[in-house]
Amino acid sequence: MKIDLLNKIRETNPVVLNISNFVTVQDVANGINAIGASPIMSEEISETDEMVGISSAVALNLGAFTKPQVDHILAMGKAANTHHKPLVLDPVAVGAIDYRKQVANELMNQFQVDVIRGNAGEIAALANVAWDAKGIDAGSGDQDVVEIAKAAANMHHCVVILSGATDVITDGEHVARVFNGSPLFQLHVGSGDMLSSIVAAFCAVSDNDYFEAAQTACLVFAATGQLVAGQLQEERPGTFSMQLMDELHLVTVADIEKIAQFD
Ligand SMILES: Nc1ncnc2c1ncn2[C@@H]1O[C@H](COP(=O)(O)OP(=O)(O)O)[C@@H](O)[C@H]1O
Ligand SMILES: Cc1ncsc1CCOP(=O)(O)O
Ligand SMILES: [Mg+2]
Repeated sequence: MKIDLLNKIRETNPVVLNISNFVTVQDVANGINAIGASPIMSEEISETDEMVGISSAVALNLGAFTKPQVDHILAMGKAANTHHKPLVLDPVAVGAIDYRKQVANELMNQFQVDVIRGNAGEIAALANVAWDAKGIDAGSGDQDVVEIAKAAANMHHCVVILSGATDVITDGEHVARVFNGSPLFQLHVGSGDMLSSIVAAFCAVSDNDYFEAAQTACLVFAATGQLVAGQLQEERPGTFSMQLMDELHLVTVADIEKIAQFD
């Protein structure tokens, strides 16, 4: 695990381009900014090529898209491939809404993503594994999450992050797990979206090792939330989200190393 990729983000301040959703866009922009990268969002298809050209990584979030936005997302994904920029996909709620799963699969047939980051319900859907997903949340299921993540990675030929109490990261063959985190993440809508775009920031400085970038991003994000939760006397979702933003800015490689739990 190369935790010092965090320092590389802060030294190089890479531009991370996002198709975000209207629910969590501000959290995503500030999360990227706090960790030391530079966010930019886009809603106009005409600027796609130029936008991708100036960016070091692209994150596509399927949180709340309209038909015209699907065209934009498609153009972004294709441009990321053409410009050889790392591409991250967050397939929000594809486990709960068939239409979304159909769109996600159609998109992935037309461009190659480098990393998919979703919860168990979302990754199970993309691996065609039966799972009881619940809206934007993971829901429940009894299949092995490592096997689900590996199946999704092999089907889509990319790194997959299946996040949750334990984050599973796999390229279809190698598997890493991150055990850090806090249940408070689940009380803040946008935790997953922030993670996906922070994964893109790590990809931007990873010299194309997206498995390592994904692993490190999961550790840094989950451990930072754990540090914040440890300072709270009771469950305070609002305080958690505010202090998470502060801590993403302040946290050091040494802080993370002290509490890191992964294999
Ligand atoms: N029960 C939990 N315990 C510890 N960490 C968690 C828990 N649930 C989610 N996380 C963390 O929350 C972050 C967002 O992941 P997740 O909740 O799976 O995404 P989403 O919001 O898309 O469902 C990740 O860093 C993950 O490790
Ligand atoms: C509530 C909601 N509805 C559509 S997108 C969205 C936000 C999802 O955010 P996250 O998956 O990070 O919790
Ligand atoms: Mg999500």
